[in-house]
Amino acid sequence: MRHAHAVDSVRSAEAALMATLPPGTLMRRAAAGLAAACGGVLDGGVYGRRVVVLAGSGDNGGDALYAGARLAGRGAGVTAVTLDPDRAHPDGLAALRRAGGRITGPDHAPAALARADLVLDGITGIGGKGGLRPRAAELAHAARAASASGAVVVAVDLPSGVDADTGETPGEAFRADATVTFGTYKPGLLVDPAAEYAGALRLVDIGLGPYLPEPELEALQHEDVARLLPVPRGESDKYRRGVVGVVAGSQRYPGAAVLAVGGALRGGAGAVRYVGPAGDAVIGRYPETLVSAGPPAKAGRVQAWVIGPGLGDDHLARQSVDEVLACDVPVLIDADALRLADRERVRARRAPTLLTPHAGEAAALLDVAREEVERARLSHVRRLAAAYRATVLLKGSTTLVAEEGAPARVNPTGTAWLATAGSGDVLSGLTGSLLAAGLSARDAGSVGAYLHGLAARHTRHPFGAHEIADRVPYVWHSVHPRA
Ligand SMILES: NC(=O)C1=CN([C@@H]2O[C@H](COP(=O)(O)OP(=O)(O)OC[C@H]3O[C@@H](n4cnc5c(N)ncnc54)[C@H](O)[C@@H]3O)[C@@H](O)[C@H]2O)[C@@H](O)CC1
Ligand SMILES: [K+]
Repeated sequence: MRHAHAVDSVRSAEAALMATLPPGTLMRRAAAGLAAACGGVLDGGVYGRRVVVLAGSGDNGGDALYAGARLAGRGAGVTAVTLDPDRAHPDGLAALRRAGGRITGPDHAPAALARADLVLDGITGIGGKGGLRPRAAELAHAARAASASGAVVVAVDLPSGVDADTGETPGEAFRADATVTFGTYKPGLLVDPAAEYAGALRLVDIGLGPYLPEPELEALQHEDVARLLPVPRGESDKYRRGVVGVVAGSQRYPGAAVLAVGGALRGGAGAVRYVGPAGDAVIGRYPETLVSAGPPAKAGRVQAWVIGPGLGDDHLARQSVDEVLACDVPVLIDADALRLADRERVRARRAPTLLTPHAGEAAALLDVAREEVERARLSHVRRLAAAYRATVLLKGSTTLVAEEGAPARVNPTGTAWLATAGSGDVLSGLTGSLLAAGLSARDAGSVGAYLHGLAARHTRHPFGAHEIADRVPYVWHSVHPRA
């Protein structure tokens, strides 16, 4: 599991750890890890390379200056550009001077950057507030130009200008090829739009672990998913493995039913029951489906329902949503059903409910503009989970799963190629199937998103949504070869 902690948690853990150590120990640990990582990103090593350290006035600048000193000690030509010469970290400056580095002001930044092989962004870390101020923004521009002519930009702790806690980019920010972060990941490194500014991530252990509280955000890794995947046992039969009911499709959109069933057949449930008017299309493609024309209440027992893809919004659709919400089994609500599901009825349910909106649907449910949700995905998915007292999976560039009282999850496997018609229908079927197989709503959402993203990454693009469903068994085996 990859964990991310908010600034307040990092600060209190740092204070507790620092109280046990001689002054300056943490910064030296951070700088040592940073310098080592810089050696790793420079092809051909550090010796003789031109390094520019951009140093702000806080401890982030201090880290960068100490790392610059280490690189100078290994034979790099290091120039530090201080944003404000009178306020830069004095001990960091002294260390760099001793190691033979040069120190200069912002006026000389363009010339220094034009020749740089490596740029260290040490303007702001977790102490940064808002978008970069004008002088820092100019340095970010100059660093971008250097990057375009081949310099590697490494952000210290965070790309300066991104919000560590929320993943927002309120104004100008650095764009890094890699970010070396200290002690723990920060939510902003994992959530778009900020995550896009961070490049490849490297975590340096500075000993914070024992002092950190529960994370604000976590990302499943292969081994976590392998542990959660449902595996049939010797005594399993199709009912014990779970039956997932899919209420989807309409005369107008029969394909959504086929795609949702295609996802559901690959999610580990023992059987898929389809309810709706697209039974012929579903059977034509997947003859193993149990088909009934409806309504859901008469379809037979299921362990979880998926409702919504291509459903439409006529009175039959409304009735189906009401019937499904009245069942005492987990329900996944997607697409058209999101609009039709009464908030109070969802809040009153005892069995788990999982909503799977994209940004536009989430915006409509919260009565805000879509751009608002895209700008601050983490806070909006949390608001929605609280408003519906449900688990919410917010689809998009970084898919998030939120539930009150537990760390949010961010999916690490997404790809922009998933922005294709029908891809959400496959995800809802796949995730509902995991629910029917017994996973909690939070685990089903995060494992579903993980497999879905991985399947897309292992499918040659451009692809159609049905190909993602076809690819799920392959990635399931890559995650858990024996399952
Ligand atoms: N506290 C600790 O024990 C450790 C801290 N570390 C480093 O210290 C950093 C935090 O240091 P600080 O608390 O000093 O804060 P930062 O250095 O992150 O930022 C504070 C400085 O940035 C300026 N600033 C804030 N917002 C700005 C904006 N929008 N545009 C331009 N300038 C802006 C402030 O005026 C101040 O000078 C971490 O990110 C990490 O890099 C590491 O050395 C590890 C140990
Ligand atoms: K930084």
